[in-house]
Amino acid sequence: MYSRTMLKVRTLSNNLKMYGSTSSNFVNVSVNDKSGVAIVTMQREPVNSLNLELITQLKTALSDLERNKCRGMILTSASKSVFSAGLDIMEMYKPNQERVRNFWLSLQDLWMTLYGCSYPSVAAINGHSPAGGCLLSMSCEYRIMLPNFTIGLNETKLGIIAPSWFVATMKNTIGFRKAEMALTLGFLFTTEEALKVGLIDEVASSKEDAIAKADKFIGQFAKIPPQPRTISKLMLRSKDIETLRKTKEQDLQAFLQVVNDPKTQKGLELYLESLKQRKA
Ligand SMILES: CCCCCCCCCCCC/C=C/CC(=O)SCCNC(=O)CCNC(=O)[C@H](O)C(C)(C)COP(=O)(O)OP(=O)(O)OC[C@H]1O[C@@H](n2cnc3c(N)ncnc32)[C@H](O)[C@@H]1OP(=O)(O)O
Repeated sequence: MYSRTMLKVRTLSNNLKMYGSTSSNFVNVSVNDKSGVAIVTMQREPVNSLNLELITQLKTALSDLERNKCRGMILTSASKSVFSAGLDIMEMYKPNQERVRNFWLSLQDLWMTLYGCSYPSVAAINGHSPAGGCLLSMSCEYRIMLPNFTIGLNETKLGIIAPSWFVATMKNTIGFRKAEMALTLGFLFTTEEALKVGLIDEVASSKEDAIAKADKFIGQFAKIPPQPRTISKLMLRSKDIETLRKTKEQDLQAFLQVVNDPKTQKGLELYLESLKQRKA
Protein backbone atom coordinates (compact mmCIF):
# COMPACT_ATOMS: atom_id res chain seq x y z
CA MET A 1 0.00 0.00 0.00
CA TYR A 2 2.79 2.40 0.95
CA SER A 3 4.89 2.42 -2.25
CA ARG A 4 8.63 2.87 -2.17
CA THR A 5 9.84 4.74 -5.27
CA MET A 6 12.97 6.69 -4.30
CA LEU A 7 13.26 10.39 -5.06
CA LYS A 8 15.26 13.31 -3.72
CA VAL A 9 13.48 15.21 -0.93
CA ARG A 10 13.94 18.47 -2.85
CA THR A 11 11.43 17.22 -5.43
CA LEU A 12 8.96 16.10 -2.78
CA SER A 13 6.54 18.98 -3.06
CA ASN A 14 6.22 18.72 -6.82
CA ASN A 15 5.95 14.98 -6.94
CA LEU A 16 4.12 13.94 -3.83
CA LYS A 17 0.87 13.38 -5.62
CA MET A 18 2.42 11.46 -8.50
CA TYR A 19 4.82 9.21 -6.62
CA GLY A 20 4.24 7.05 -3.60
CA SER A 21 7.55 7.54 -1.85
CA THR A 22 10.46 9.94 -1.51
CA SER A 23 13.75 9.72 0.33
CA SER A 24 16.56 12.03 1.35
CA ASN A 25 19.55 10.81 3.32
CA PHE A 26 17.91 10.72 6.71
CA VAL A 27 14.17 10.89 6.05
CA ASN A 28 11.94 8.67 3.97
CA VAL A 29 8.40 9.70 3.12
CA SER A 30 5.93 7.19 1.71
CA VAL A 31 2.36 8.09 0.97
CA ASN A 32 -0.55 5.65 0.91
CA ASP A 33 -2.11 6.31 -2.49
CA LYS A 34 -5.60 5.41 -1.27
CA SER A 35 -5.79 7.16 2.10
CA GLY A 36 -3.35 10.01 1.47
CA VAL A 37 -1.65 9.25 4.80
CA ALA A 38 2.14 9.70 4.85
CA ILE A 39 4.66 7.69 6.83
CA VAL A 40 7.71 9.79 7.68
CA THR A 41 10.59 7.52 8.69
CA MET A 42 13.72 8.79 10.40
CA GLN A 43 16.66 6.76 9.13
CA ARG A 44 19.82 8.24 10.56
CA GLU A 45 21.76 5.32 11.96
CA PRO A 46 22.44 4.19 14.57
CA VAL A 47 20.05 6.11 16.88
CA ASN A 48 18.38 8.91 14.86
CA SER A 49 20.17 11.52 16.92
CA LEU A 50 18.87 14.87 15.72
CA ASN A 51 21.70 16.66 13.94
CA LEU A 52 21.26 19.73 11.74
CA GLU A 53 20.67 17.67 8.60
CA LEU A 54 18.07 15.31 10.09
CA ILE A 55 16.24 18.26 11.67
CA THR A 56 16.26 20.22 8.39
CA GLN A 57 15.11 17.25 6.34
CA LEU A 58 12.29 16.49 8.77
CA LYS A 59 11.16 20.11 8.64
CA THR A 60 11.22 20.09 4.81
CA ALA A 61 9.25 16.84 4.66
CA LEU A 62 6.59 18.08 7.09
CA SER A 63 6.21 21.43 5.30
CA ASP A 64 5.90 19.66 1.95
CA LEU A 65 3.17 17.43 3.36
CA GLU A 66 1.38 20.58 4.55
CA ARG A 67 1.60 22.18 1.10
CA ASN A 68 0.29 18.99 -0.49
CA LYS A 69 -2.66 18.83 1.88
CA CYS A 70 -1.79 15.39 3.19
CA ARG A 71 -4.54 13.58 5.10
CA GLY A 72 -2.38 12.49 8.00
CA MET A 73 1.21 11.79 9.02
CA ILE A 74 2.79 8.94 10.95
CA LEU A 75 6.27 9.62 12.33
CA THR A 76 8.42 6.56 12.96
CA SER A 77 11.96 5.17 12.86
CA ALA A 78 13.83 2.77 10.62
CA SER A 79 15.69 1.45 13.68
CA LYS A 80 14.41 -1.61 15.50
CA SER A 81 15.30 -0.29 18.95
CA VAL A 82 15.49 3.52 18.91
CA PHE A 83 12.83 6.02 17.83
CA SER A 84 15.24 8.93 18.40
CA ALA A 85 18.05 9.44 20.92
CA GLY A 86 17.21 13.15 21.00
CA LEU A 87 19.54 15.96 20.07
CA ASP A 88 22.86 14.93 18.59
CA ILE A 89 25.34 15.63 21.35
CA MET A 90 28.09 16.06 18.77
CA GLU A 91 26.31 19.20 17.51
CA MET A 92 26.84 20.75 20.95
CA TYR A 93 30.30 19.43 21.77
CA LYS A 94 33.07 21.87 20.78
CA PRO A 95 30.64 23.45 18.33
CA ASN A 96 31.23 25.56 15.26
CA GLN A 97 29.37 28.76 16.21
CA GLU A 98 27.52 29.26 12.95
CA ARG A 99 26.46 25.63 12.72
CA VAL A 100 25.28 25.37 16.34
CA ARG A 101 23.24 28.55 15.83
CA ASN A 102 21.58 27.05 12.73
CA PHE A 103 21.11 23.79 14.59
CA TRP A 104 19.06 25.46 17.33
CA LEU A 105 17.08 27.72 14.97
CA SER A 106 16.24 24.65 12.84
CA LEU A 107 15.08 22.72 15.90
CA GLN A 108 12.81 25.62 16.88
CA ASP A 109 11.40 25.65 13.34
CA LEU A 110 10.87 21.89 13.28
CA TRP A 111 8.96 22.00 16.56
CA MET A 112 6.75 24.90 15.44
CA THR A 113 6.02 23.09 12.16
CA LEU A 114 5.21 19.72 13.73
CA TYR A 115 3.32 21.10 16.73
CA GLY A 116 1.20 23.35 14.53
CA CYS A 117 0.70 21.18 11.43
CA SER A 118 -2.86 21.10 10.14
CA TYR A 119 -2.93 17.38 9.36
CA PRO A 120 -3.48 14.70 12.01
CA SER A 121 -0.12 13.50 13.32
CA VAL A 122 0.78 10.26 15.08
CA ALA A 123 4.07 9.05 16.52
CA ALA A 124 4.59 5.30 16.06
CA ILE A 125 7.28 4.98 18.72
CA ASN A 126 9.09 1.79 17.82
CA GLY A 127 12.08 2.25 20.13
CA HIS A 128 13.59 4.34 22.92
CA SER A 129 12.58 7.97 22.83
CA PRO A 130 14.53 10.11 25.31
CA ALA A 131 14.73 13.93 25.43
CA GLY A 132 14.40 15.40 21.91
CA GLY A 133 12.88 12.07 20.79
CA CYS A 134 10.20 12.51 23.43
CA LEU A 135 9.65 16.10 22.26
CA LEU A 136 8.98 14.91 18.69
CA SER A 137 6.57 12.25 19.97
CA MET A 138 4.70 14.65 22.24
CA SER A 139 4.38 17.18 19.42
CA CYS A 140 2.20 14.70 17.51
CA GLU A 141 -1.50 14.41 18.35
CA TYR A 142 -1.41 10.70 19.23
CA ARG A 143 1.28 8.28 20.41
CA ILE A 144 1.48 4.53 19.94
CA MET A 145 4.48 2.76 21.46
CA LEU A 146 5.99 -0.71 21.38
CA PRO A 147 6.67 -2.54 24.67
CA ASN A 148 10.00 -2.63 26.53
CA PHE A 149 11.24 0.83 25.56
CA THR A 150 11.57 4.11 27.45
CA ILE A 151 10.39 7.66 26.82
CA GLY A 152 10.70 10.95 28.68
CA LEU A 153 12.43 14.29 29.13
CA ASN A 154 15.54 13.17 31.05
CA GLU A 155 17.37 16.52 30.85
CA THR A 156 17.66 17.17 34.61
CA LYS A 157 19.31 13.76 35.01
CA LEU A 158 21.94 14.97 32.55
CA GLY A 159 22.43 18.15 34.59
CA ILE A 160 20.71 20.38 32.02
CA ILE A 161 17.34 22.11 31.81
CA ALA A 162 14.73 21.33 29.18
CA PRO A 163 13.86 24.53 27.26
CA SER A 164 10.52 26.18 28.11
CA TRP A 165 8.83 24.93 24.93
CA PHE A 166 9.82 21.31 25.74
CA VAL A 167 8.26 21.89 29.18
CA ALA A 168 5.09 23.43 27.70
CA THR A 169 4.70 20.48 25.33
CA MET A 170 4.95 18.01 28.20
CA LYS A 171 2.58 20.03 30.38
CA ASN A 172 0.05 20.10 27.52
CA THR A 173 0.41 16.33 27.06
CA ILE A 174 0.22 14.93 30.60
CA GLY A 175 -0.87 17.90 32.72
CA PHE A 176 0.91 20.15 35.21
CA ARG A 177 1.33 17.79 38.17
CA LYS A 178 2.62 14.80 36.22
CA ALA A 179 4.83 17.02 34.06
CA GLU A 180 6.32 18.63 37.16
CA MET A 181 7.18 15.23 38.64
CA ALA A 182 8.54 13.89 35.35
CA LEU A 183 10.63 16.97 34.53
CA THR A 184 12.13 17.50 37.97
CA LEU A 185 13.10 13.84 38.20
CA GLY A 186 14.23 13.64 34.56
CA PHE A 187 12.09 10.52 34.51
CA LEU A 188 12.25 7.99 31.69
CA PHE A 189 8.97 6.07 31.59
CA THR A 190 8.71 2.48 30.45
CA THR A 191 6.03 1.84 27.83
CA GLU A 192 3.63 0.62 30.52
CA GLU A 193 4.32 3.62 32.78
CA ALA A 194 3.94 6.01 29.84
CA LEU A 195 0.52 4.53 29.06
CA LYS A 196 -0.56 4.87 32.67
CA VAL A 197 0.50 8.52 32.91
CA GLY A 198 -1.04 9.39 29.50
CA LEU A 199 2.27 10.14 27.81
CA ILE A 200 1.30 7.58 25.18
CA ASP A 201 -2.19 6.60 24.05
CA GLU A 202 -1.81 2.97 23.00
CA VAL A 203 0.63 0.07 23.08
CA ALA A 204 1.23 -1.89 19.87
CA SER A 205 2.65 -5.39 19.50
CA SER A 206 4.83 -4.57 16.47
CA LYS A 207 5.70 -1.69 14.15
CA GLU A 208 3.09 -2.97 11.66
CA ASP A 209 0.49 -3.01 14.44
CA ALA A 210 1.51 0.55 15.42
CA ILE A 211 1.07 1.75 11.82
CA ALA A 212 -2.32 0.00 11.58
CA LYS A 213 -3.44 1.64 14.84
CA ALA A 214 -2.13 5.02 13.62
CA ASP A 215 -4.06 4.63 10.35
CA LYS A 216 -7.18 3.88 12.38
CA PHE A 217 -6.72 6.97 14.53
CA ILE A 218 -6.21 9.18 11.47
CA GLY A 219 -9.15 7.48 9.70
CA GLN A 220 -11.49 8.93 12.33
CA PHE A 221 -10.94 12.38 10.80
CA ALA A 222 -12.13 11.33 7.34
CA LYS A 223 -15.61 12.60 8.11
CA ILE A 224 -14.55 15.71 10.04
CA PRO A 225 -14.26 18.88 7.95
CA PRO A 226 -10.53 19.76 7.89
CA GLN A 227 -10.82 23.48 8.60
CA PRO A 228 -12.74 23.28 11.90
CA ARG A 229 -10.40 20.44 12.89
CA THR A 230 -7.30 22.53 12.29
CA ILE A 231 -8.70 25.65 13.91
CA SER A 232 -9.64 23.64 17.02
CA LYS A 233 -6.16 22.13 17.17
CA LEU A 234 -4.51 25.52 16.80
CA MET A 235 -6.74 27.12 19.40
CA LEU A 236 -5.10 24.71 21.84
CA ARG A 237 -1.54 24.91 20.48
CA SER A 238 -0.94 28.33 18.94
CA LYS A 239 -0.26 30.17 22.21
CA ASP A 240 2.89 28.16 22.89
CA ILE A 241 3.96 28.34 19.24
CA GLU A 242 3.53 32.12 19.23
CA THR A 243 5.45 32.42 22.48
CA LEU A 244 8.46 30.71 20.92
CA ARG A 245 8.06 32.63 17.64
CA LYS A 246 8.28 35.89 19.57
CA THR A 247 11.19 34.80 21.77
CA LYS A 248 13.21 32.78 19.21
CA GLU A 249 16.27 34.99 19.48
CA GLN A 250 16.20 35.08 23.29
CA ASP A 251 15.81 31.30 23.39
CA LEU A 252 18.74 30.94 20.97
CA GLN A 253 20.96 33.20 23.07
CA ALA A 254 20.11 31.25 26.24
CA PHE A 255 20.99 28.00 24.47
CA LEU A 256 24.27 29.40 23.11
CA GLN A 257 25.25 30.65 26.53
CA VAL A 258 24.73 27.21 28.09
CA VAL A 259 26.43 25.33 25.25
CA ASN A 260 29.47 27.61 25.27
CA ASP A 261 29.92 27.41 29.04
CA PRO A 262 33.14 25.45 29.76
CA LYS A 263 31.28 23.51 32.49
CA THR A 264 28.72 22.30 29.91
CA GLN A 265 31.54 21.30 27.57
CA LYS A 266 33.18 19.27 30.34
CA GLY A 267 29.79 17.67 31.12
CA LEU A 268 29.27 16.78 27.47
CA GLU A 269 32.72 15.22 27.27
CA LEU A 270 32.02 13.03 30.30
CA TYR A 271 28.55 12.12 28.99
CA LEU A 272 29.94 11.09 25.62
CA GLU A 273 32.54 8.94 27.36
CA SER A 274 29.85 7.34 29.52
CA LEU A 275 27.77 6.50 26.46
CA LYS A 276 30.77 4.79 24.89
CA GLN A 277 31.69 2.97 28.11
CA ARG A 278 28.21 1.49 28.44
CA LYS A 279 29.15 -0.76 25.53
CA ALA A 280 32.50 -1.88 26.95
C1 LIG B 1 24.89 16.30 29.07
C2 LIG B 1 24.35 16.10 27.67
C3 LIG B 1 23.21 17.00 27.22
C4 LIG B 1 23.53 18.14 26.24
C5 LIG B 1 23.86 19.48 26.90
C6 LIG B 1 23.84 20.64 25.95
C7 LIG B 1 23.49 21.93 26.63
C8 LIG B 1 22.37 22.62 25.96
C9 LIG B 1 21.20 22.78 26.85
C10 LIG B 1 19.93 23.03 26.13
C11 LIG B 1 19.44 21.83 25.37
C12 LIG B 1 18.60 20.97 26.18
C13 LIG B 1 17.90 19.93 25.39
C14 LIG B 1 18.38 18.70 25.27
C15 LIG B 1 17.58 17.66 24.60
C16 LIG B 1 18.32 16.45 24.16
O1 LIG B 1 17.78 15.76 23.36
S1 LIG B 1 19.88 16.11 24.77
C17 LIG B 1 20.21 14.47 24.22
C18 LIG B 1 19.76 13.51 25.26
N1 LIG B 1 19.80 12.16 24.76
C19 LIG B 1 20.18 11.15 25.53
O2 LIG B 1 20.53 11.31 26.68
C20 LIG B 1 20.18 9.77 24.91
C21 LIG B 1 21.52 9.15 24.96
N2 LIG B 1 21.51 7.86 24.32
C22 LIG B 1 21.05 6.75 24.91
O3 LIG B 1 20.55 6.75 26.00
C23 LIG B 1 21.17 5.48 24.11
O4 LIG B 1 22.06 5.69 23.07
C24 LIG B 1 19.84 4.95 23.53
C25 LIG B 1 18.96 4.41 24.68
C26 LIG B 1 19.08 6.02 22.77
C27 LIG B 1 20.13 3.78 22.57
O5 LIG B 1 20.92 2.80 23.21
P1 LIG B 1 21.70 1.72 22.32
O6 LIG B 1 20.80 1.18 21.27
O7 LIG B 1 22.32 0.77 23.28
O8 LIG B 1 22.78 2.56 21.52
P2 LIG B 1 24.18 3.13 22.07
O9 LIG B 1 25.20 2.05 21.96
O10 LIG B 1 23.99 3.77 23.40
O11 LIG B 1 24.46 4.30 21.01
C28 LIG B 1 24.95 4.01 19.71
C29 LIG B 1 25.88 5.13 19.29
O12 LIG B 1 25.14 6.35 19.22
C30 LIG B 1 25.76 7.33 20.08
N3 LIG B 1 24.68 8.19 20.65
C31 LIG B 1 23.67 7.82 21.41
N4 LIG B 1 22.87 8.87 21.71
C32 LIG B 1 23.43 9.94 21.12
C33 LIG B 1 23.08 11.33 21.06
N5 LIG B 1 21.97 11.85 21.66
N6 LIG B 1 23.87 12.15 20.35
C34 LIG B 1 24.99 11.68 19.72
N7 LIG B 1 25.38 10.36 19.74
C35 LIG B 1 24.60 9.51 20.43
C36 LIG B 1 26.48 6.51 21.13
O13 LIG B 1 27.49 7.25 21.74
C37 LIG B 1 27.00 5.37 20.31
O14 LIG B 1 28.13 5.85 19.58
P3 LIG B 1 29.37 4.91 19.26
O15 LIG B 1 28.81 3.78 18.43
O16 LIG B 1 29.90 4.41 20.58
O17 LIG B 1 30.32 5.77 18.54
